[in-house]
Amino acid sequence: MFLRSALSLWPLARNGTRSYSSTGVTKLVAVTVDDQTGIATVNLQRPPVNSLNLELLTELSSSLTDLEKNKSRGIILKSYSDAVFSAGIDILEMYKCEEERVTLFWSALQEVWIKLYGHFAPTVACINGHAPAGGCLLALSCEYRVMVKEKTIGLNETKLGIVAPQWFIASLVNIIGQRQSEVALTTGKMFTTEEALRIGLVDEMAENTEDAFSKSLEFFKKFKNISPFARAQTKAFIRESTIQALVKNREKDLKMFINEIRKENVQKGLGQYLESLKKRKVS
Ligand SMILES: CC/C=C\C/C=C\C/C=C\CC/C=C/CC(=O)SCCNC(=O)CCNC(=O)[C@H](O)C(C)(C)COP(=O)(O)OP(=O)(O)OC[C@H]1O[C@@H](n2cnc3c(N)ncnc32)[C@H](O)[C@@H]1OP(=O)(O)O
Repeated sequence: MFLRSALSLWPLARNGTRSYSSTGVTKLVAVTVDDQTGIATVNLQRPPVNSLNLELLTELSSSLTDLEKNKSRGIILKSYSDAVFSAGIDILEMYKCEEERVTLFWSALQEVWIKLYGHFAPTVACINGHAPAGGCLLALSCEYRVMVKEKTIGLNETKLGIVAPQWFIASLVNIIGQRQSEVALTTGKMFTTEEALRIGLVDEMAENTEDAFSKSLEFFKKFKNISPFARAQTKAFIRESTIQALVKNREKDLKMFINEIRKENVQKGLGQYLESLKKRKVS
């Protein structure tokens, strides 16, 4: 009953889903809520590679707030593209960046992580494409990961000459443990889907996006006979210390980020990395 009235805030589409956009105009993040199940699909749609810039993160953040307010039954996070889930942080947000914008940018990333990692309802990452660095972080924030075969995922920051912040690291450690995380992070390892499945970085492998989406939907059925309150509170207890570690240190984390990316060698490395991405395309 409550769910129905909450969902009535979303305009009903012909196919039984409600489309919703945080800004009134669907742009970088499209949310549809299934009218029967109450499960929201959050589709990242910033071509070509869903790199995370301020605008995408701001939209994602307000979509998550709205889903929280509207008591969604669950979230499936996916990409509009079958090639890339998210290429991680848009390098242009870190390369030759203005202080004001980079402050807003990093704060938005912190906000998205806090909201997604702590979302009360079940969350699934339907990883239907490559998920390096920040893309991997989004997937790690969810409770369950289904990944399409022959893609790659990982926190590859060291390969860019940068250090993954503590909350990125904690998100990985909480899933694959300290030993595997240390090896993966220090080497900037990108795992194939098959490797990720083997070490528990992802929970299921899928043939393609459609299969990944249907496997993602299956996950919610695990909670059919579980009290939503007991489920949500248990999740909150398990995740609380990881979230609080950032919440209490947001300012310090922001300063560390700005300080780190402003270093001359880091700027040089980011410039070279951008160049190498462009060259890779040509060859
Ligand atoms: C002492 C320190 C203490 C504490 C630490 C504190 C702070 C830490 C500081 C910093 C931490 C910052 C954390 C960063 C995390 C990140 O997310 S960094 C981003 C990492 N991302 C990547 O490495 C991915 C790079 N991209 C790819 O590998 C491929 O593009 C991908 C496999 C995703 C897709 O391949 P494909 O489909 O072939 O596409 P293209 O490669 O052709 O790319 C299409 C165009 O998109 C551009 N592009 C790709 N990725 C990005 C990106 N991340 N940002 C910006 N632009 C990107 C690419 O150049 C192409 O552009 P073009 O069409 O040529 O113009």
